[in-house]
Formats: sequence, C-alpha cells, structure tokens
Amino acid sequence: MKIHFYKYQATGNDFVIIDNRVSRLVFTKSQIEQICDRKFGVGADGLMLIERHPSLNFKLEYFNSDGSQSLCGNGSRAAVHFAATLGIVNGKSTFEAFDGPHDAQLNGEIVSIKMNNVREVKSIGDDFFINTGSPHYIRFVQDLKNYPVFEEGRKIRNSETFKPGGTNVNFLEILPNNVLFVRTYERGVEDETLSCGTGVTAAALAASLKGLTSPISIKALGGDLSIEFKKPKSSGDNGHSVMFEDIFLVGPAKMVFEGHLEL
Ligand SMILES: N[C@@H](CCC[C@H](N)C(=O)O)C(=O)O
Repeated sequence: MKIHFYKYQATGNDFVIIDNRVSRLVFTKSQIEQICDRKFGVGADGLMLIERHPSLNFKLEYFNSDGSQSLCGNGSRAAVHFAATLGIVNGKSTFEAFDGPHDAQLNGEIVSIKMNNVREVKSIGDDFFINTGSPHYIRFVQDLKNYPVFEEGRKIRNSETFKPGGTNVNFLEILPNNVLFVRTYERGVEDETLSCGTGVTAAALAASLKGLTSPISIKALGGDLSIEFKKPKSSGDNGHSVMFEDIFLVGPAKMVFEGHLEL
C-alpha cells in the first residue's frame, strides 16, 4: 500500500501527518512503529491522522511512535497548520483531540492551542504531577544542560507510582526574566524529545507556583514557546474548583517535506 504523507516539526517534536478524511485508513501498532522508525521508516516522534468531524473543523488522531495514544500539544499545533494547507482551517478553528475539543488560532507559522482547564497540581516531595491532557511529572533542577534527562526520566516513567500507564517526565531550570528551560522524557517515544507541548504547559503551571507569571517564555532544545494562563480567584465551571484556566500553548509549526511511504 502506498500512502501520501507530510512530515512536520513543531519546536523539534516531529510528526508524520496523513490526510485521512477520505481514505479512512486504520493502522496497526506495528505499522505505526514502522512509519515512525528512524532507520526503517520515515522517522518521527508520532503519527497523526486528520479526520472529518461532524461539526468541528477536524478530528485529530494522535499516536506516539510506539502506537499508544494521548494528547499531543506540539502535534496539535502542527495539525492545525497542516489543516490550513488543506483549506479546512482559516485563522480560528476548533478540533477534537484525545481529551476533547480545543480552540486554535493560526497566525503565519505561529499556532496557539487552548488547553483544557487544570484542576489539580499534586505535590510529590519537592516535585509535582500535573495532567495537561497527558500526564506530566515535574522536577526543578540546577544545571539542566548537563542533567541526565534520559536516565532519570526513564526511572520515574517506569516507577511503581505511575504504573500501569506511566508518565512523561519534565526537568526544569528557572532562568532570569520569567524564562523556563525545559527538557522532557516522553513516554510512548521512550526517549528525550526536543520539545513536548503538554510538558512545557505543565512546567509553566508548576513554575507559576514558584513565582513566575503569565506569559512564561519556554526554552526547549528544539526552540522557543510561550505559555499563557490565568489563575481564577474562586471556583470555576460547574462548581468544580479550577486551579488554572485560559491556558494557551503558543509556538511555531513547520512542514518539512512530503512524500509517499510503502506499507
Ligand atoms: N509530544 C507531545 C506529548 C505526546 C503524548 C505523550 N508522549 C504521552 O503519551 O503522554 C506534546 O507535545 O504534548
């Protein structure tokens, strides 16, 4: 089977995207692993399918490179940019993702995604755990440039506390002028990636508990992002308490190439 694909990167988090509105292909776990394999396939952190949605601009199916599914913030930014090239998005849009609908805004190559409200930040010793559509462990460290992100991230990701699902693991260093340097070990890729959108969002929210204020500038290995958010004064929607609302993940997304893959 020959499949037309597009290769995207969003601050170095890279994706294979397929317009699946007509063909409605279904991929097995081993086919996803093969497509994302950097030696035997196209190579990517994840695979995304753009599908039709009955009322929204599109539906996004995101798969990590091991075939598992979750919300991908950077993937969502790339998908919105790609959907504009298909003509199904123009400026403002709304799409359905793993954790429900998201509003998005496209401005050139900058894409802003509205994330779901965050109700809870768990403290684990000096560390934190926040779900921003995907689960994220947060640890503040010194000298992040030289920190063993892969080794420490893999240990926490596979620890008993987070079994069976596991967690993504983010290491943070607070820099001067409200800037946060973030490196992430991603579950489902099982490696450090150059950037993780839901990860830097969780990182910024945790950093706000240490005095940083919205908007927080993020430095990731693959580029710069920005996180905006509000802390409501009292209880939020449906009477449930909300810790953070109006959360936006903002940054660039770029098409790198297109081609055909053989499965
Ligand atoms: N790279 C993503 C996160 C993708 C999902 C994650 N690996 C998980 O399985 O939880 C992002 O940009 O948010």
